[in-house]
Order: sequence, then structure tokens, then C-alpha cells
Amino acid sequence: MAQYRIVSGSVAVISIQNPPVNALSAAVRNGLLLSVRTASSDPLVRSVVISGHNGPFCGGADIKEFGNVSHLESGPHLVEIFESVEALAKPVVAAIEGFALGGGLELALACHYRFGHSEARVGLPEVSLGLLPGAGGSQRLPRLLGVRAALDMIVTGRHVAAGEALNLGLLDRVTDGNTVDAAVRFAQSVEGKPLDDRRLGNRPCPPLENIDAFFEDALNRVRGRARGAAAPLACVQAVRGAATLPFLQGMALEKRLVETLMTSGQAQASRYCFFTERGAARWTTPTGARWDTCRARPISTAAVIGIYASCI
Ligand SMILES: C[C@H](O)[C@H](C)C(=O)SCCNC(=O)CCNC(=O)[C@H](O)C(C)(C)COP(=O)([O-])OP(=O)([O-])OC[C@H]1O[C@@H](n2cnc3c(N)ncnc32)[C@H](O)[C@@H]1OP(=O)([O-])[O-]
Repeated sequence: MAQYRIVSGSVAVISIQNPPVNALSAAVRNGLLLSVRTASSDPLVRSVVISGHNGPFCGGADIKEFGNVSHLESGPHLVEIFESVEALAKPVVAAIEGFALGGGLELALACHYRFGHSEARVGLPEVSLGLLPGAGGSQRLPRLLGVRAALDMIVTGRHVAAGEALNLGLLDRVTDGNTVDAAVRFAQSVEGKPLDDRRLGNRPCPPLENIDAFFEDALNRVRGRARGAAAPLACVQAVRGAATLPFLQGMALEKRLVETLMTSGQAQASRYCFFTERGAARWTTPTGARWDTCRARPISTAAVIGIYASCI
């Protein structure tokens, strides 16, 4: 569930393997933490690249595990894994192809550098599941992009294309070629360099003028759009924590907020919608026709039926 290999003599490549979207299931989380610890203790390893197997980087936490305590507790928490990544004394480069969403982007934010393919997209869509980024995203993203850009991404949950992510500073490099190869070459080029200023948890959030007025306005705007949804308001509260609290206190606030949302009826309903929308697309008929094998029949003739309404 997380493949570990050494390339170019000194670079450990950790590849997340959980098709189809490389979701961070308990097995992946166990494999990821083990791989990070192996890379940390392996004297041959001087840098690390984290990638996704067979296309996407990572579609986030495994939504199928939500509400299932045994599953959630059968692997380390994402916050613990991401703290280990960020604290590693060797540079860690995220090689993002396809998409890095939710916990997948939070993993990339815990890395010291982020490479993206030109067609990749990133985002924190947790709000669409009635949640908020619950593994450091609400605290690290504002420290990287500033409050305004981070709040926009977190409250809307929108996907950001690689070009915009590069302009925002979310990606350090964008490539049209093989992202992992480019990330390996870059990782080698930064081996031995200081990492303190690359650790987002160490950074203060860029200052924001009139912070109270800004967040009051943000809350009012979100209240107007959210129509009773709790998650968008909690997103604003979490980002305000990033702007006003030390990192660890902000992380504690994020944890309280996401734990409250996770058990809410709104989040459970959003998860149900997520899976039923996908289930509805996989229809079958009593005659055996299926969504994945049926083919549209060619239309050779058509008729027009008009309704003539006399007005005299
Ligand atoms: C801690 C952290 O802060 C928080 C708490 C989190 O991280 S919460 C999680 C945040 N992440 C998300 O919100 C991303 C949700 N996924 C999507 O937006 C899309 O899936 C996609 C990634 C853009 C791909 O679209 P697609 O059109 O190519 O394929 P698909 O048909 O949609 O999905 C293909 C198959 O993958 C399944 N799937 C997709 N994402 C999944 C996920 N995150 N967990 C589990 N299964 C997932 C989906 O149910 C379907 O299964 P099946 O029907 O085949 O059995």
C-alpha cells in the first residue's frame, strides 16, 4: 500500500498504492509511516520523493472509513504521519500527477517541496463532504499562501489547476515531463540544504491588516451563502486560528472543529450523497444492459411533434 524503493543511489521514492485514487486508507497510512521512518533511518538515503502509483497522487483520506472507528483506529492518524514527514531531517519532495486532494494535498503541504505535472490539480474539497481539512491543511495552507488565497480554497473546496497553483506558490515547480523523475533530480539537488524555512509548521502566517474586520466579513459572506451548512463557517474559524494562534494551538482548534463536524448529520448526509451519486451512475436493467457495456444506437430518423395553438 506504500511501495518503497531507492533510486539514483540516495533518493527514497515512496509510492502510495491504493487504486483507483490512492486514498489514504489504514493500510496506506501504516505503509506510509513505515516508509517515512525507514527513509529517516537509512544512511544511504539523503532525500525522499513521495508519489502516487499509476497516475493520481492521492484523492485524500479514505472516505469509506469515515464513521467506522475500527478502520480509522487500525492505522496511524494522518496528523502524526504528516508531522513525521515535515520533521524529517532529509528533504521530502511531493511529485503530484493527476490530483492531490484533501488529505493528499495536506500530505504535499507537509513535504518540503511540491512538484506538479502541468495537467495536475490540487484542492481541499473537504467542505463538500461537510468537513474541513482535518490533517493540518487549515493551518499549513494559510502559512504558505496567506489568509485570503487559503480561505478561498478551503471555503470553496475548488480544484486549482497546476498553473494557478504555481502562481500562488502552492507548487514549486511544474513540469510537462515525468514528474517523479523531475522530483528525483530536484531532491538530489537540495540534499544537505537547510530545511527549517521549508517546514510550514514553523512559519508564521503572513500578516493580515484589520484581521477582526476581515474575518467578521468572511463569516457574514459565508453565512449568506452557506444556508445553514456548518462546515463553511468552521472553515473560517479554522483559518482564523491559523492567522491568530501558534501552530500547535491552531492544530488543536482544527482537531476540535473536524471532530465535531465528522459526527454531524450534515457530514453523514454529504458522504451518503458522494457515494450514491457514483452508485447511480452504475445502472443495470433487467434485460442485462449495463452502464459500462451499453452503446448508444445510431439515430437514423427523427420526427417533430408540434402543438399548434390557435389564438383566434
Ligand atoms: C483528512 C482530510 O482533511 C480529509 C478528512 C479528507 O481527505 S476527506 C477526502 C477529501 N477528498 C475528496 O473529497 C475527493 C473525493 N473524490 C473525488 O473528488 C473524485 O473521486 C476524484 C478524486 C476527483 C476522482 O474523480 P473520478 O471521476 O476520476 O472518479 P470517481 O468516480 O469520483 O471515483 C472513483 C472511485 O473512487 C472512489 N473514491 C474517490 N475518492 C475517494 C476517497 N477520498 N476515499 C474513498 N474512495 C474514494 C469513488 O467512490 C469511486 O469508487 P467506485 O464507485 O468506483 O467504487
